[in-house]
Amino acid sequence: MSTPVKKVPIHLQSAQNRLLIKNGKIVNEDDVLEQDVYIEDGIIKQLGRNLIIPGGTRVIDARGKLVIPGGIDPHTHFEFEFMGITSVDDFYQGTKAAIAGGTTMIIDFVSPKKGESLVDAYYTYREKADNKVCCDYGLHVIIPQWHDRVPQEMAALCSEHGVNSFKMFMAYSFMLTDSELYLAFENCKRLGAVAMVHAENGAIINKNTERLLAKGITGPEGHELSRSEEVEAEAVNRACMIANQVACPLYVVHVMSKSAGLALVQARERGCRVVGETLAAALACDGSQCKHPCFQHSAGHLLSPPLRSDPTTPQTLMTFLAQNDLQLTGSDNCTFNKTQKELGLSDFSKIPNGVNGVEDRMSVIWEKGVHAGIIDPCRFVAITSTIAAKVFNLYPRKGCIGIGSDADIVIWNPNQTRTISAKTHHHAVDFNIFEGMECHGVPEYVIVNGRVCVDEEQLKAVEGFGNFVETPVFPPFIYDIENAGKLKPSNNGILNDLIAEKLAKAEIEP
Ligand SMILES: C[C@@H](CNC(N)=O)C(=O)O
Ligand SMILES: [Zn+2]
Ligand SMILES: [Zn+2]
Ligand SMILES: [Zn+2]
Repeated sequence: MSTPVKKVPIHLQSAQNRLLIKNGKIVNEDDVLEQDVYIEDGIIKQLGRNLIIPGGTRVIDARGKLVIPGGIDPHTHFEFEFMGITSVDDFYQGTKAAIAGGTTMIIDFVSPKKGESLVDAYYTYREKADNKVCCDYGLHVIIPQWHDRVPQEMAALCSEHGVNSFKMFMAYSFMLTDSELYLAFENCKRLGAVAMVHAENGAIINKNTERLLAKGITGPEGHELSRSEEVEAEAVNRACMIANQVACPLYVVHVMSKSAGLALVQARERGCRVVGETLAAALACDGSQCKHPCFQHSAGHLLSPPLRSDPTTPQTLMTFLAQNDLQLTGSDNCTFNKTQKELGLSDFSKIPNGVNGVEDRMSVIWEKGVHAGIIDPCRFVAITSTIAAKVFNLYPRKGCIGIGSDADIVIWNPNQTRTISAKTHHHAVDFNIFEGMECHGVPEYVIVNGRVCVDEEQLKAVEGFGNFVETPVFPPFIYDIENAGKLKPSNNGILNDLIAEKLAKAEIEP
């Protein structure tokens, strides 16, 4: 597999060539080091104190700050054609917002139309993204239907186009049947690809939606009513069971509820190899937002699976992350403006599903996790960067501060706060689900492939500076037996007791 040639324009090369980060505290997923970082040509070349460096090197003093791997967001939908419209954050604006918040790589989803070749759709996405992205990016591919050409198209994407992950849906108009999921997982296993699943029971959602609309429940509050926690949890359990039948490791995207988290843990305890992702939205917001009298507010918080009405859900999901019951976080950034959301003004099933998160994920998780005392900085790095790099076989090139790694680095001020608002965010969308939220944890510098793209909190992202990054098949974290053991929960106790204990410790009412 050829590593992409960096296409840094000549006028940019000297500006990003040499950089020294001094006096900071390096935080990786597994250790904290009081060392300086020397960067040249976009790569980390030296770590240590009193480094010998060439003249003309820019020096950044990181005293009192943390030096962390740039965030990796494994779940975005930029320029996503969905429900007849296109999400408003494109690959330029979306990656610019990502960098502003401390994320230096995203992985988006190629969304083929039914009947379209997966490979053709991949090329369409490459043409959309390559000249717009401000940071490196990868691509998953959605399988919207199953037919006999799909296996060879999956094989071509893995062997010739640097794709190692496929997403199957169990809901929406492009859901697969159980036997189609079986075939999809079987092929992922054969290829050494990461099988990703949107786990909700689509058939039940459709029946519930019909019934709710017939009873005149048309507002956004109908959304969660149509797809309760057990409708998600049942699908998580079923997806794990089907994948286990063909010994295929599974990645469950956007785990949004306690029930789904518990279903995933119980599947793992039965021997299923499963990785769980949750979202910044689920870690900071709950379903009460979708009952807000203002339509823009309630529809603005609408995504699937929905934010849950149980107010202990955000802390419980953070505790699942602390206990390694869930492994990583994404944003599922899929943004639609007020006018687009109003397509569902008289019918909640027509409200385009999706929320923001790619800019605010890092600060939200620092606030709700580290500042709240539920996770430590090392675990923060793991769930926002390192584990995504390992799952998609990018580690240690990405996801750590190490010699030879890409210089995707954030100088993080844990004590500074910022208040999130649509008035100041860098998204194209006119709404922010975290509006007004004050977060500890601010990126003061964000370095993308060695280039300072946030400089003393000033955003200097460069359109087209990012590269497509191939993700190789057979990631050891997922496919090596000994590594898979790490997916077992870090505890074997009764989960609820542990949750209660953690919540008590973090002074949170259960
Ligand atoms: C369609 C896409 C984004 N929208 C959402 N999660 O509601 C997804 O399901 O991940
Ligand atoms: Zn989904
Ligand atoms: Zn409002
Ligand atoms: Zn998504």
